[in-house]
Amino acid sequence: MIALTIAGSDSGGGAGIQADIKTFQEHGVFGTSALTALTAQNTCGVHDVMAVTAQFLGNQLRAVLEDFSVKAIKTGMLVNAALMKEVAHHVQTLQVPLVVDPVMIAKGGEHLMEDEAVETLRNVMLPLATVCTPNIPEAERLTGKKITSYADMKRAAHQLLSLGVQCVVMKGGHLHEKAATDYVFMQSGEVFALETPRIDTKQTHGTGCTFSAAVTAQLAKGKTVRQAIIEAKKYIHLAIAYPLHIGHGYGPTNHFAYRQQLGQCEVHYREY
Ligand SMILES: Nc1ncnc2c1ncn2[C@@H]1O[C@H](COP(=O)(O)OP(=O)(O)OP(=O)(O)O)[C@@H](O)[C@H]1O
Ligand SMILES: Cc1ncc(COP(=O)(O)O)c(N)n1
Repeated sequence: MIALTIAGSDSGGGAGIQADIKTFQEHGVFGTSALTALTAQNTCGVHDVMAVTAQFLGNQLRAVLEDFSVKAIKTGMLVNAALMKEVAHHVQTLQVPLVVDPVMIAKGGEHLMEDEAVETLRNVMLPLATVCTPNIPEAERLTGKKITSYADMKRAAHQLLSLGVQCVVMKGGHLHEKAATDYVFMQSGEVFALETPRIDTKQTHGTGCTFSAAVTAQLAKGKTVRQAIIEAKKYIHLAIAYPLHIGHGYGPTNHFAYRQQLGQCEVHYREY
């Protein structure tokens, strides 16, 4: 099984390409990558960003796609509209699931996507997505509306589904509720929630990248979208629950915890 991540490099290893490839590996999936940008980054923040050219991104995508039988693709930090259009050009004719994690701003507040690229993300990337995994601020930016309740979340999800996304996972990491609940809205009209206890921790650098990479790995293994999201929720919960305690800021999650069976994870499943 082979998966491809199209994202930025995190020199600190907790997010971006590094988180994605570690996550693929932990699921027994071979990881390939096309880099959109290099970041000089650690658990304390993003110090510098250098984007690649669209041409160079295209060359990486061609190199990977003409040689490997890629079974699922994910996108993370896409930086700007030109890189998004290049990605769309290469993936739009492929018959493989595409997970779009609409990365915009790092935990430390640094911008990982140009503001004006949001329209291209919405109108060019989202129509190609099998699964889109916005956190609340990203969903607000994509829809232009504030989200403070389940009703707001549902309205936003339907707005994204109307663009052609097959499945929207609204991640509740940023809602200050007692539980960490993600709400999943499918094109078919099915809605379900996945809930795990919220862990009180600062070790959350790269949670979004890690979760969406786990969904991608499961899809590469042939799982359904629903199964992939449920398994990914277990993976991210264990990665947050058994932190490595490295770095001086927002530490990375523990990508080994799931395979090493460091603990159990009950995901509470609720149909709507
Ligand atoms: N403290 C926590 N305890 C348990 N689960 C959490 C916690 N924080 C986030 N999660 C889960 O981790 C996954 C990623 O969610 P989150 O909202 O943090 O993504 P994100 O904001 O996109 O991450 P990032 O900031 O890395 O881009 C979701 O399944 C979410 O419910
Ligand atoms: C290269 C790259 N991609 C994505 C993130 C988002 O992760 P976080 O919000 O946890 O900082 C990041 N920091 N760096």
